[in-house]
Amino acid sequence: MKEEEVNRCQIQEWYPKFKSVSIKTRIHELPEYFVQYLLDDSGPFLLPVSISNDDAFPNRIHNPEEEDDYQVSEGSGDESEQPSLPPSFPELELEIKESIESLGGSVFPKLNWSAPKDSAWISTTGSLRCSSFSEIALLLRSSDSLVHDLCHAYDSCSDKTSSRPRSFFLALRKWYQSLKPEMEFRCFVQNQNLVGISQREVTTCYPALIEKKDSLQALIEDFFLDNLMSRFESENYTFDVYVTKDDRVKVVDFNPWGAFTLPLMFTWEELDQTHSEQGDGVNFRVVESQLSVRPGLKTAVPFDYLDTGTGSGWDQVIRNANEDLQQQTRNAQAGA
Ligand SMILES: Nc1ncnc2c1ncn2[C@@H]1O[C@H](COP(=O)(O)OP(=O)(O)OP(=O)(O)O)[C@@H](O)[C@H]1O
Repeated sequence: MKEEEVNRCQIQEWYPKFKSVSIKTRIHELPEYFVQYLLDDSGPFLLPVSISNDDAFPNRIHNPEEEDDYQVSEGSGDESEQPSLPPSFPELELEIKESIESLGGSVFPKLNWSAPKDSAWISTTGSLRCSSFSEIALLLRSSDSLVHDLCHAYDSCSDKTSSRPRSFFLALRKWYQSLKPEMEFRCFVQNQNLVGISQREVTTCYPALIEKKDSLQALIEDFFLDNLMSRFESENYTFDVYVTKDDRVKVVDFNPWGAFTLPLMFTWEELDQTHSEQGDGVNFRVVESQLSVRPGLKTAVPFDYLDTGTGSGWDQVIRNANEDLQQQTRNAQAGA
């Protein structure tokens, strides 16, 4: 895989070209100091100071009586005891607030490639639905799966020159409350031909999906031919779609072929061996019975849950985390 193929799958790259067939989205370039805030795991986790009073997480530092909490007591003489001041990103927050309003008040956030799916549990809604800058900052800061975007996006590239893109972007997508999981599909394109379609949520059998399989396949194939084929520049890639109840197809995401992209109901070995020709027929897989569900294979689960083997990239991340943990334990024992 080449870096340019990975780059094409960044939402700020593909969205402008395909916005008429996608979900309404506003994209913000992130200042580097906000990226550093996301990456910084050295101190306590501090939410940014909010400019907004109606924020879902009103920041306590706005209360003057509590500001004393952040003062260094005079004469302590020990700089290392100084508590960190909460960070503040007023310009970015203002831009984001305007975007949230323009998108109807609730958004789904993601960085260049990934959404913070693994941190949904921490939000008050238990989902990625956000209506304020603080909620977005909390999800992004708490996510381990964004480490992929921030530090490992090019790990599978044969021409890797950097561990990260020059800029990071925050995409805010209009929130859809009632997306039906059975209407989401991952589609596999090899040599610019659609070769496979997989049910996206592979832990459940949906009888209605089995009934509609043929008509759904026709809709997705037509969508690919009319909108994506020869317009998305990679030879090999995947795209995710959502089919609405009035049979419109929306592209939700693009991902590179192979590497970190989950093949869902396929394996990358069998997809690699497809050697398709145009007109060869598309292999459409859905869960045909609840008994055939592959245990442990879930979407919306960080890939590190699934592939932590040697060479996956995550083996090193886990080794580092374990070493940090052991060091912290040794420090704590030494201090006790
Ligand atoms: N605008 C939205 N409103 C509500 N839910 C959404 C929205 N966009 C996406 N989702 C849900 O979140 C899931 C993940 O979205 P998305 O594919 O953009 O994230 P991702 O991190 O790129 O995932 P992956 O790495 O699996 O491609 C989707 O399958 C869909 O169920």
